[in-house]
Amino acid sequence: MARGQGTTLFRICISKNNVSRIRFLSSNRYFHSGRQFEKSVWERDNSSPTFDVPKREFSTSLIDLVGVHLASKGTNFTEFNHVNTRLFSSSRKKVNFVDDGSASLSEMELEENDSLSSEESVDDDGIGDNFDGYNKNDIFDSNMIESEGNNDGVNSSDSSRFLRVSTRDPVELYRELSNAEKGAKQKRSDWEVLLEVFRFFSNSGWAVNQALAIYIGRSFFPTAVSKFRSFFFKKCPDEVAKYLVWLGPSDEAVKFLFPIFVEFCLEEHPDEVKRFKEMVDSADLTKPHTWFPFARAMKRKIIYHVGPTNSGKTYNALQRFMEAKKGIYCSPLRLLAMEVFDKVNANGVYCSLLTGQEKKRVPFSNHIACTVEMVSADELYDVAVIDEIQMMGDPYRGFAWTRALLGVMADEIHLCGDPSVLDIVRKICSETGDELHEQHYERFKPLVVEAKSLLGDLQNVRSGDCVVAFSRREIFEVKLAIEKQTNHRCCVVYGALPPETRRQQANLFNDQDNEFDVLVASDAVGMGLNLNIRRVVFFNLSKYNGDKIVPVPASQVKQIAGRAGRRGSIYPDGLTTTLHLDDLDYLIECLKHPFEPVKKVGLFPFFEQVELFAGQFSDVTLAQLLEKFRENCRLDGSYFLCKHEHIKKVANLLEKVQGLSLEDRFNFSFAPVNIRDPKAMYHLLRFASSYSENIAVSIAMGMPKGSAKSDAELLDLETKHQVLSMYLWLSNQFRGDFFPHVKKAEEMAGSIADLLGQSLADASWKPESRPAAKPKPQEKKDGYERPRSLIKSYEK
Ligand SMILES: Nc1ncnc2c1ncn2[C@@H]1O[C@H](COP(=O)(O)OP(=O)(O)OP(=O)(O)O)[C@@H](O)[C@H]1O
Repeated sequence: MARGQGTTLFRICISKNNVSRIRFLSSNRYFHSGRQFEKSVWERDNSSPTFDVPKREFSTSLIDLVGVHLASKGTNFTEFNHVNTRLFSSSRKKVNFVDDGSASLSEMELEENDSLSSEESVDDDGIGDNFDGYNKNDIFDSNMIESEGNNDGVNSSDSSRFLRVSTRDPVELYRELSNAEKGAKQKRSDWEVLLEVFRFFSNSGWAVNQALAIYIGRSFFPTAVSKFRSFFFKKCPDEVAKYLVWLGPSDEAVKFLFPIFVEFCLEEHPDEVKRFKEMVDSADLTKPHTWFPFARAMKRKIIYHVGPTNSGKTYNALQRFMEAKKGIYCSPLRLLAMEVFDKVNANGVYCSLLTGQEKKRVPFSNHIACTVEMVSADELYDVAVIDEIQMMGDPYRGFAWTRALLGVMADEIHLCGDPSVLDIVRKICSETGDELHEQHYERFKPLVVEAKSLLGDLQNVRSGDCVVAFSRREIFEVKLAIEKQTNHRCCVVYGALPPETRRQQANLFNDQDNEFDVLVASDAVGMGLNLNIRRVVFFNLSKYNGDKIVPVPASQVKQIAGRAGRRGSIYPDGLTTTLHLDDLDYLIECLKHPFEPVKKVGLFPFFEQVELFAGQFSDVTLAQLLEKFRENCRLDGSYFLCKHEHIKKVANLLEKVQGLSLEDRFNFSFAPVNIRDPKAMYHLLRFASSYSENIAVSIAMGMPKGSAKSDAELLDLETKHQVLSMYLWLSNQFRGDFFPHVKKAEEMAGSIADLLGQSLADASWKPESRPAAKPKPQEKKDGYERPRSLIKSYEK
């Protein structure tokens, strides 16, 4: 298959066996038909400006060009489906484009048209009050006295003239303007009103959005308006000017001018329009379900197990998984993939394990437990399970769930999760043609809130409690305090710990025959671990979101609180409360809060899409490319582009490395690295440098001598494990011969995970922060960062 066949072409990259590696090539015609464009909404999520083109509300001569009959003049454009088929071949003016996507006229044209004298102002809208080589005196008649006319007073001859102007076909009107030798002179006051009208036009969000529909980009829009204004003032007949003056700076004026503006741009700036169209087309993420033609060729049955935590969703889905001849389980975490791998094998069903870091092939296995990013879209399965499906809405990783749902080839797909993405899954199924069944669940036993709280005193902690805090520092402070003030010993779970260590800590906590009977954990406890928790106590209910301290979202509070009480454990009844009475209202509020429907789910371009887009530019870094992609990508209304600041950060770091292909850079940028850990970043840089020089990548890191005796040593162990984990991840992404020390890395990682476990059991030091860690969020008192009441900020 080759490009340019006028149809979407796919090939699946067999060497890299996962959904994220599906290759696709698309012809513009397929992806960008006018019809599709009409229905789709160009959008961005909150982090990016809106790119919203609901429908066209104007007509242009394009309609004549493509032979679509226009029933009424100057009216609605919504029936017009073929705007993209216009040819953009004629080039009347030489336009140079700068890399940032804005257009600049060549110097000669600037002299001719755009130069502003020193007295001339440029307004906020970027449009000066003077026009291209045009003398004010030509457009207003200084001899006319102000009182001669009254803008507000409209006599009957005016109104019939205005009616005539307002109903004119904008195409004809544009032609007339274009052919006119000279426009009518205007008196000064009218001229000033006209300036205001154009300023209003330039600042109109509606016009900016509508302009996008004919591929006039935001960056070019002000220039285009400026040129249009000059053109208009040079050519404008008196009655049109008068009509505009009468309308004044208003939406009506904008709507009147817009179709004429469109004609002007298409005639005068076809190159700019074409260039922007090509750029937008190459950043097209609309209709993602069409990226997976093999899955689309199937009639899949989708069973959505909808319910809160501890309601048996995953259990039931896994039963079907184990009964199937061939199945895949897609997990949000390595930890959970490992749990399922162990559990399924223990039940006598051979199952392999596949995560970014490890491939454990069990002989004769037809089942696989993998992390969601690794799900294969080129294998046929009888049953697939996608766990925690609500993570489709995750701002960073959501795209992996979206791809899995759209792309996995299984006759039966079980989705497990809360109801927040139910509506969107329904919508997706109606697009894909899959058959959707919903199974609703309730918690086995209701979760009970303890109204008393711990009254701010950690001495009230009891056996079987899990105290949840949202930073590493707080976790260690709480552990230290509990162990000092009570006879309890604490296990610890937080995100930066390797899955093996988290499991080891969970086992220590679950085991009733030791002194470790309290768990202190971060939100990492919310998923993946089998824990015997009697009561979840929130140390606080705010957390740092990478930017500022925010209340923990209700859905997350529910997920974490829901870990208390587990069917089959020694604590089947679950309790939850807060350390401080102040936070209790917020907790109750969260638990009562219905699951909010997620409106949009995540997407991220495949490398091939980024590569296609890269063809529009020369000399941009990967980070700049991703930023441009973000600015220009087109998405359907149900999708957002996942956040990727961390990827850009890594990409920027790797700019120092010469000789990496764009694909290598792209893949390296996805490496699992803590971007706030300079040591880990240093090692990633080193790995990439060796790789780019065709040198086998060494681990170059010694084994620690023993378990950590201080927080700094613990941090060092965490970093070391992360570096090894990164090495293993890279060895699965790139050719194995570049990463010859996989075995050694695995052994070292295993030993460090054990050391971390030992260190945590003994940890009794004050926590330190990593360099460049987050600013201290709250006032300190009694050695703790005290939670503030969140109910108010929640209400806000
Ligand atoms: N029918 C059953 N028989 C025996 N045990 C069950 C059954 N259903 C669920 N369980 C057990 O109940 C616990 C909770 O079930 P499960 O993990 O499926 O819940 P869930 O709704 O998926 O919650 P979460 O999202 O927290 O995992 C598990 O320990 C599971 O083994």
